[in-house]
Amino acid sequence: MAWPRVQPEANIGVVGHVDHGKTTLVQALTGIWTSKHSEELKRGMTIKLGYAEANIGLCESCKLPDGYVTEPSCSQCNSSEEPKFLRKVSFIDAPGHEILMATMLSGAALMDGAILVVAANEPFPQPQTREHFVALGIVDVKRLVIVQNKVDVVSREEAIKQYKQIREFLKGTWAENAPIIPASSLHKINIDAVIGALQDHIPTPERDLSKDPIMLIIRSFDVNKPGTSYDKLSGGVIGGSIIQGKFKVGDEIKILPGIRIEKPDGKAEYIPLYTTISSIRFMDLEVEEAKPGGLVAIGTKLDPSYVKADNLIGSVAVKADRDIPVVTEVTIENFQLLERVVGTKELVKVDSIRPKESLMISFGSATTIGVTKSVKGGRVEVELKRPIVLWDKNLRIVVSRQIGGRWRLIGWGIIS
Ligand SMILES: Nc1nc2c(ncn2[C@@H]2O[C@H](COP(=O)(O)OP(=O)(O)OP(=O)(O)O)[C@@H](O)[C@H]2O)c(=O)[nH]1
Ligand SMILES: [Mg+2]
Ligand SMILES: [Mg+2]
Ligand SMILES: [Zn+2]
Repeated sequence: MAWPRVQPEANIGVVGHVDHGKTTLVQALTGIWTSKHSEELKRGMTIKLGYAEANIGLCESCKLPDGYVTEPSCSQCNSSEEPKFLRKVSFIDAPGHEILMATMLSGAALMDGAILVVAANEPFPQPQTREHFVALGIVDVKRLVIVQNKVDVVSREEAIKQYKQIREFLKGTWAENAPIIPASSLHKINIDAVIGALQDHIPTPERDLSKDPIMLIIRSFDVNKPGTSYDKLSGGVIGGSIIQGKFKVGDEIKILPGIRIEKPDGKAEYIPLYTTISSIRFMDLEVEEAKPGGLVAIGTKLDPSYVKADNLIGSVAVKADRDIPVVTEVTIENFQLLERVVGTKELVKVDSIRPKESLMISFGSATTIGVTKSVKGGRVEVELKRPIVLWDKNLRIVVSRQIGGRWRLIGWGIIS
């Protein structure tokens, strides 16, 4: 019986230091090379969030973990029995380059769990290995699998030595029991054990489908070919992840904070975009209704010029009749400052937050500059350059500071 064509039900992030093999691992798992943009191909690095999906199945004629497959056939034992379909998942491939921490954080908002890729042939931990690990803890992505990648280029002793260092690093942290799977993504070695670890450690979370639907937007694009005649234009498309509830074709939605307009007095204002869902797709699968899990592309009746070149990144889509606060000032309660800056080679001490300081605020899939208005103990009031959408109560906000010309993670808090 052919495997079912369904939407992905869980989003798994793939994070870790630059060039440790995240994109190669996603390719080994899904057959898709996620870095598609010309700039990425030219520089051999991931710049935008990459995305790919994989079906996961289990060949019951094989012993575990050999039996985990991503195709409805088993090359291990060539049994005629079709492997059992288990679930479909999506991978969000984050950039590892230190200047792209904001992109990694906007992706982290969509992750149900993550793979931390560690290259076996480099000293452990590298700066973004540490910074991504800390970021996952802050945004509460607490289901982790570690892949010790590139074991094909180190000796067994070196791999075991680094394995012990990784175990030591995890000790006493939220990821103390995370599995560490040695693999070679390039030569597709031990990928079945990686899949087995995903099955055991990153289960599909319970979803409350009765809640009001919320979609965090991380892409937006105009799908019309240049020169398309007016009457043939397709509406703008928004890409992202539904974090609760369900959307269906025909729903009236609004996108917040919406688009920025300059008022006559020169001040900027954001106006919500109201539209109707005209289509819903997960890569090549068209559906009438979408639940949480996977990166969904929602076709709308919006003027395509509103969605050009990802300019709706960080926006939130909700039902049109919902009353959701959109704020330009926030009070961060219980602000926690990191001891040390974790994204630089040396672990420099983090100075406390000062009034009138410009910081980078990451919230959901949104990133904006914020200037501190007041700092009293663990309570920080921040004025935001771009409004954020408070889709729920007690949401986490991540704060970064410019250090050495780069935005570095320095702390987080809860929006009261
Ligand atoms: N020998 C070996 N090389 C690998 C392996 N995995 C990845 N590589 C190589 O490492 C380099 C970086 O791989 P990528 O997958 O682009 O790494 P990345 O983590 O996605 O890099 P960024 O997106 O720029 O952070 C490429 O030359 C890969 O071919 C592996 O398992 N073994
Ligand atoms: Mg690279
Ligand atoms: Mg990459
Ligand atoms: Zn088999």
